[in-house]
This record gives sequence, C-alpha cells and structure tokens, in this order.
Amino acid sequence: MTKRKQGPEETAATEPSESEQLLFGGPLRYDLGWNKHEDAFLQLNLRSIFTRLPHLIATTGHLAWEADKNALRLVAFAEIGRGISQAVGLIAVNRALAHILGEGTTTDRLAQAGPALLVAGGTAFLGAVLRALSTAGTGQLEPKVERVATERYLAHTAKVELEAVEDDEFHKLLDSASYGAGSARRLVKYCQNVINALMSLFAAAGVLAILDPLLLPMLVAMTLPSAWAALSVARRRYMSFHVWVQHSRAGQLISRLLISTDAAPEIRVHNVGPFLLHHFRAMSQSQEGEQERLARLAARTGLIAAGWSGIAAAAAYATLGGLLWTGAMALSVGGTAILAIRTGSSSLNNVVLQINWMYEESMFVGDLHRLCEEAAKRTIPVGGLSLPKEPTQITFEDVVFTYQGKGNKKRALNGASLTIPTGKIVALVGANGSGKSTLIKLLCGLYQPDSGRILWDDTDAAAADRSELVSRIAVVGQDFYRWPFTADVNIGIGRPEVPLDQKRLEAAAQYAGAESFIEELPRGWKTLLARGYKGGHNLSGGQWQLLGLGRAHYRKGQVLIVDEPTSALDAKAEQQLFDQIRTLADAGQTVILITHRLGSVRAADLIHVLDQGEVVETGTFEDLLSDDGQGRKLFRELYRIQAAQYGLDGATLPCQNGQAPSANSGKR
Ligand SMILES: Nc1ncnc2c1ncn2[C@@H]1O[C@H](COP(=O)(O)OP(=O)(O)OP(=O)(O)O)[C@@H](O)[C@H]1O
Repeated sequence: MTKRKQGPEETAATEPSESEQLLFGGPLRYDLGWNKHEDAFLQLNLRSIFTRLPHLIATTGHLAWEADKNALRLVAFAEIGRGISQAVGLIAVNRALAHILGEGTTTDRLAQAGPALLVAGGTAFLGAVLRALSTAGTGQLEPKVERVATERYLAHTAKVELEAVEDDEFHKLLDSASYGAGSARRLVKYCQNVINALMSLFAAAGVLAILDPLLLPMLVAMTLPSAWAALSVARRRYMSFHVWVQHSRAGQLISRLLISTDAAPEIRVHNVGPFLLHHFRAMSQSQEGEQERLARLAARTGLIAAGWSGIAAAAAYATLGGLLWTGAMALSVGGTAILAIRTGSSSLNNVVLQINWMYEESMFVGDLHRLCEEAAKRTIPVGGLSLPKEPTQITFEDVVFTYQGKGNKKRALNGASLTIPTGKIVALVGANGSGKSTLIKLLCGLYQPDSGRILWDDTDAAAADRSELVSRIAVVGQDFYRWPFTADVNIGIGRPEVPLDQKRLEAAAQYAGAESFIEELPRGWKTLLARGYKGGHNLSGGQWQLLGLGRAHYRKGQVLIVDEPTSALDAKAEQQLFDQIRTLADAGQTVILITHRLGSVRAADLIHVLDQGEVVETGTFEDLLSDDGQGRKLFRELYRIQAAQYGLDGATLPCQNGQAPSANSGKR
C-alpha cells in the first residue's frame, strides 16, 4: 500500500507544552505516522465507505443482535416500513401534483388528486407511528449495545498478562477502545438513520429516473462536495483523537487529583491546589488550541464545499430551465422534478452525512476490535502441566529478569538461585531494590523469567497451568489493594469465586487480629470502606494491613507470601502476627516473609539475602550472624547497623519481640 503524505494542516503542533514537559517528562502526543493506522485512514474515502457499508451495517447488526434480538427486530421492521411508506408517500405526492397541474377544471383536478392526497396523508401518519416504534426500539438497544461492547473489551483486558497492562502502547489502545464502546452505541443510531435516508433517497432517485435519467447525475454532482467535506473533517477528527488520546487522559488525571480524597490532605497542607490548577489549565489550553485548529480547517473545508455545491446546483437548475424553455420537458414534469431533486439532494446529503458519522464511529469500534485481538495475543495462557499436589520445595534456578520498558536494561533479577522448602518459614531480606518483590512476582507467575527456571519439585512453573499456580498462592503484597467495598468483601475477595462465608470471614479476621476493629466500625462487617461515598469510612494504614492479611488467610493458599507485613503495625500487632505465622508454619503452611526488620526474621527456618538481583547469602539467623571469617557478611552488616540504632550490640544481643528498626535506614 502506498504511503500517503500528511499535509501540514493534517498534523497537530508537536511541541510539548511546559506542563507536559514538567509533569510527565515529555510530549504525551503520539506521532502517528501513516504506518500504524494507515489502513483505517486510507479507507476513509467515498468509494471505500460505500463498499464497506454492508459490512458496517452487518457488524452493527451483529452487536445489536447479541445485545437484544427483539429490540433489533422491532427497529428493523419500523425502519424498513418507514422507508417504504416514505417512497409510497413521495410517489403519491407526485401523482397528486401531476393531477393538479394537469388539464381540466379546478374541481375535477382536485377530485382526481384526492385519492393520491389521501395516500400521502396515510403514509405520513404511518411514518410517524413507525418512527415512534423505531425510537422506542433504539432506546432499548443503544445502552445494551454499549454494555455488550464494554463487556467485551473489559473481559479481554482482565485476562491479559500484567506486562501488557504496564505497556503504554496497550494502554493507548485501551483508551481508544473505551471510546469505541460509546461509538458502538452511537453506531446503532447512525445505522438506523442511514437505512432510513437510503430508503428516501431510492424513492427520490426512482422518481427522477422515471422523469428524466439525465437528472440523476446532477443530483450526485450537487452532493459530492459536501460528501468530500464531511469525510475530510471526519478524517482529521479521528487522527487528532489518536494523537491526543494520552494527553487528554493526563489532563483528566490532574483534574481527578484535584478532587481525590487520597490526595486531598497533601493538596491542602502543601498548598498543591494552585499548582495543579495551573497545569490543568495549561494542558486544557493545549487541547483547546487543537480544537480551534480543527474548527478552522472544518470552516475552510465547508466553505469550499458550499462553493462547489452552489455551482453544481446552479448548473442543475439551468439545465432544467433549458429543458423547460425548449419544451423538451412539460411544466408539470418540471415541478415534480424540482420537488424530487430537492428531496433527493437532501436525502443524499443526509445519507452521506450519516454514513460518514457511522464510518467515523466504526473506526473507534475498529479500535475496540483491535484491542480485543491484541489482548487475545497477550492473554494469560490457559491449561498446562499440573503442579505436584504436595511439593517438597520450590527452586529458583539461575533466574534472570528485566522489566520491559523503553531503555530499561537493568536486570531486576540477575541469576537468582534459591530453594524454598515447603512447610517452613522462609525469609527474603536485602536492601531496597535488591529484587525481593520481583522474585515474588515471578513466583506468582505475574512475569516469566527471561532465562532460568522456577521449579515446583521437578515441574517447571513456566509450563504449569497458571490458574492452578495462582490457586496455590496467597499474597499480602506491599501494594495490596484497598478495595473500595465493604469490610466483608475486602476479606472475602480473597476467594472471589465462592460466596462469602461469615464463619470463614470471622476466622480470617481473628487470624489477622482485625476482628475487634471490624466490629467497632459503624456498620460492622457491612461498613463501606471508601471515603467520599454515602456511609463511607476509612481505616488506618495498620488496619488496612490487617485486612490484607485476613484476605490472604481467607484465600488459604498452599504458599502464603507476606511482603513487608508489619510496616504499618504497632509492636503488639506485629508480635501477634509473627506468633500467627509460626503457628501456620507449624501446621505445615509454607510462609515466605519479606521484611526489612531483620530482628523479626529470627523465627524463619531459612533466610535468603538478596543483593543486586542475586542471592548472596543463605542460612538460619544464627548462621548469618556468625563470623566465620569467610567473605563479606551482608546480613551481619545490615543487622549491626539496625542494632546500633538501638544502642545494642547487634551480633550478640538478640532483638526483643523480634523488633528492630527498618533496614531502609541502613541502606548501603
Ligand atoms: N514495574 C517495574 N518496572 C520497572 N522496574 C521495576 C519495576 N518494579 C521494580 N523495578 C526495579 O526492579 C528492581 C528490583 O525491585 P524490587 O521491587 O524487586 O526490589 P525490592 O527488593 O522488593 O525493593 P524494596 O525493598 O524497596 O521493596 C529495582 O531496581 C526496581 O527499580
């Protein structure tokens, strides 16, 4: 396919605004080029939109059929009926005109025109009834079609790998696809209008063809300029949308921050409001500039089209005048022809306009389909090997992993090898950024190793059934989610596939030490934990953490992963938690504990120390603290730094209550 050149008026200004530069580190506008969306753009010409029309109608019909078959039947019946009644009405008016302009007395001519006038009146009435039916049917269909389309892309998106969700290109597709769901809804309306306008066009064109076939090309010539104008405007709008889609999301992000309950305290204390408002205005003004540019171009295109349409209309009426002047056409036929030309050209204009809108919307629905295709390619694979029922160990063999991202070359895991014996407490420690959380994400199957293997006994997790793998694991991550739902759902969502079980909820809350504060909430278990909603309530950071723990317990995975479980807990809650973890491990549960509080890993059966994505030390608490004089002792170094902050001799004095200050302070 040949590449089309972009005219200067086709592209937006690409200089990033000061706000884009400052807040987002560079331009948020996409340089589309012509390669990526070339097909969609190049097809935006008259011939292609007419040739693709049946396909468009079929696609819309398919969506509508899926959404509500009966409503679709009603709309189709009403629209086809309306078209037929319009055609019959136009023919009846023509008949009546022919009688009225014909020979004989006025009374005779009126009497002869009477039946035709009655038919015209009847069809007008029928048309009104059918229009009402069609409006009712479309009203039912539109929201359902939007729901079906939205569900389709949401369902696809929910199943993709985490890596896809973090990819900005995929996100851009998501943005336009979410617009596509609204487009699908509008498509129903335009499709209905197109069918209707086509019906009246055929009626008018039929009458003109009977009167004089010469009149048909004139009709087309009068309409072509406005068709061209509508298409040009639509193409620019579509391109502009794609260039600016991330920019508008960023603008919305700033406006949402201004009203967000999470950001509200800092906005007030640090007086961030005017700063955000300034950048919101600057971002909006950049977009207003784009809208002005589009409006200017649309006005210019409209003016040129109106000029050509005027010339074509003058030529058509001059030809008609010539035919009447030379007597080649009777006066009554001329009157009917003028009526039919007016009806026909307005129908044709309408058809072109509606098809154009329909086509424009269909490009966004196309984006929705593209998203579904892309999501299908990036879906979490289904099926695979079964994991051993009671594995004895999980082994990382020389695992290398680098996060995807432009220019990111740093390995988060750089040949990590370690063993996690099941039924034990295994601790992962190391400085910030040493790779602990990444290792856990790979264990959960959220990412796949670039090289190396993760084995459950002898089964490679990469080939295992992913749904089985995640069913074995329960996680309280550092960034566990605070679901904006009720307290019981916040725990029960650990097992979303089964209905809430109050007994089990209470056991999970008791395990996490959360039962007392849940019972004290204004509506107990049914308290909504979302500020800014009616009856919404908020929890402290530590209480949220306990809920997160309860959720992981409710899930009852074979492997329980707790990443920084005590960061927001007071000393008593922390001690309780470690007692609980010990009890679980004694009952055969595997616990993987990530913490910076080195004193609290005393209870672990095995400790792995990570540094720069590698496991550099492994052993028990005592092993790692002992000084056998061999090599560097990272754990011992970190522990001494923490203990020194307490004024203790770290190597000899054990930490009371398993509590020691955070290793963050001892970051190397
Ligand atoms: N989503 C991500 N995209 C790109 N890089 C990431 C991402 N998450 C982590 N990293 C990088 O990977 C490396 C390891 O990070 P990781 O979160 O695993 O460390 P950690 O040991 O858990 O740190 P902390 O103790 O601070 O939680 C770091 O260099 C970090 O910047």
